[in-house]
Amino acid sequence: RGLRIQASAHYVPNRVVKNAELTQLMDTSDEWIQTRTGIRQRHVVIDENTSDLALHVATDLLGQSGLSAHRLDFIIVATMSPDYQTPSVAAQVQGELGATNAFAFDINAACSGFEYALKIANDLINSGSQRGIVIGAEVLSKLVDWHDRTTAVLFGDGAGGVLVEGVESNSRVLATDLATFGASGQKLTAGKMANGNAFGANQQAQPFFQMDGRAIYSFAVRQVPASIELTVAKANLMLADIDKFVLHQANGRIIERVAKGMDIAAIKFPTNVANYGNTSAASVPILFDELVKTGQITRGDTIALAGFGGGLTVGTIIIKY
Ligand SMILES: O=C(O)C1CCN(c2ccc(-c3cc(CO)ccc3Cl)cn2)CC1
Repeated sequence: RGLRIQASAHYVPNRVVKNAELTQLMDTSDEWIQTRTGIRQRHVVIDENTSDLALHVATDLLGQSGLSAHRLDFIIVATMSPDYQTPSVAAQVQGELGATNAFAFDINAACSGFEYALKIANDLINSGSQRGIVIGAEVLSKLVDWHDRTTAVLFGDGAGGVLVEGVESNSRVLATDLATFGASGQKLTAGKMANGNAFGANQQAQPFFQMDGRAIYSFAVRQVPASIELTVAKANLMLADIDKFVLHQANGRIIERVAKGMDIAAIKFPTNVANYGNTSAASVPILFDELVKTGQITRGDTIALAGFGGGLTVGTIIIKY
């Protein structure tokens, strides 16, 4: 008995912003963005927020499975961009679905959030929960300074997720590796609230992304292969046993660097960063769902999901789909 992914879904807001449109807001170019990041466009919200994106995914998952919301035991949303501090996005989704038997909570591991959440779901199922929904959902466009060309060109909005269930089958989580490097956390920050109160306090709000791009780049190129290789070893597998590597879609060149560094063909590292930009915790489930829906991932495949970014964090999960 193990965790089986019963359905997958994704949702992005309708408003597409192509690179050329950004050149009207800041000093950048389509050519620079494409060559340095692989991004051609991103989706941004107009009147939706993170819980709306997550609810679309949850509703789609229930629709695909034919299950009533009452059958859900838990709802976990990985996000660094919730509508509120409280209620959580997961609680908002639980309320809108009427999933009255589900406990619901958000987790924040930034771009590794979906892997952290899926590992937690696996532990819940291995300790008695039967069924739940795991979603990565982000509206990063509210955390971006749209005049800062070093960050504004990188990020987008979106959500993706899976319905998981404990069943007797070959589908299961084979191994995981979650790692955090908090001492380097200041390399990538966003959404700092002021600490003011009636008695003083002096920290200013810092709402927008600030990133030491070079530091994150070298962190990823080093720690992502290390995490994948550790998880493959934990699963008693070889790298060649992995059919697809579904990596956080932060930057096309970083994914190329990781694949090359591991001496693995680029075909095993599919990308869709061109279409969505970096959607943090949503990027892996969005890509995973696209690969399933287009038949590039099929039942019986061995898949490695790997997230990396804010925290700093890394998270790898190997699943037999
Ligand atoms: O080429 C250049 O000058 C620049 C060099 C720096 N770049 C970067 C650097 C880091 C990231 C990134 C971000 C996150 C946050 O979710 C997570 C993971 C990563 Cl690897 C994305 N792009 C852009 C092009």
